[in-house]
Amino acid sequence: MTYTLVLLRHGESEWNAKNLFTGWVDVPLSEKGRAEAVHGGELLKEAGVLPDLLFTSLLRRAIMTANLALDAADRHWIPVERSWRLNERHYGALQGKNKKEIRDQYGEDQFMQWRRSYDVPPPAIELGSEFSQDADVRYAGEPIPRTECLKDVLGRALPYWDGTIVPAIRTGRTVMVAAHGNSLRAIVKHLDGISDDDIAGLNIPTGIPLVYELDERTLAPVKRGGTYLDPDAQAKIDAVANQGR
Ligand SMILES: O=C(O)[C@@H](CO)OP(=O)(O)O
Repeated sequence: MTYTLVLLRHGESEWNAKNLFTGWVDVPLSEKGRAEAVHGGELLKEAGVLPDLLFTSLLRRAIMTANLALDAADRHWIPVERSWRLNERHYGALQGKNKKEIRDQYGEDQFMQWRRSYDVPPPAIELGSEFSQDADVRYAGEPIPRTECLKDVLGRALPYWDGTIVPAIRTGRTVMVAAHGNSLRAIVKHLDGISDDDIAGLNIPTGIPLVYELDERTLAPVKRGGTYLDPDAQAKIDAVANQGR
């Protein structure tokens, strides 16, 4: 027997469309992003992959994507749990900055190191600045970061994965996790056993359900990398990889 897990990155956000580093800034979906979310739900329905339980971050782009997708799949009624531990990676002082401008200013190597290296975080955000979340009530009392690299994301997402999501998967229910490019990259790194170097090359497209069948005993993926429910996923993966150009 296997367990079924669905990973869903939010649809395009208004800041994805403007090519801005987003991180923990709580921006809405764009019109295109809302359509992607609905299409993602239709793909789930067509494939007969029907989530029983939902986990999301605390950011509206993931929450709205899940709502729209589940509504399209007639699964709008399933229970949901949310955690900041599934939030996008905190992009530090880069939050709100244009990706192309940062690349032009600092050069390709520094840009890619900040964007995709495993363990080099961008400079920390200044507390109280426009795109800082230090005064946001939803994080009150939580040990929230001022910047994060992917290693930091794994460090805060893994306790939630192991302590909350894995026990839910083990009940045999189909679990859906609606989250973000980098929080999902962290989960996929863990699931697929991707090395610290190779994870730089992994990009996750917006709004396309990624379905994993997991071995009942070990929770190892039956197929490494899982299966995207959209045959055009590769073009969207390439578009994420090429942001900032
Ligand atoms: O800006 C961000 O928060 C993320 C996801 O949109 O961007 P990137 O793919 O560059 O890590």
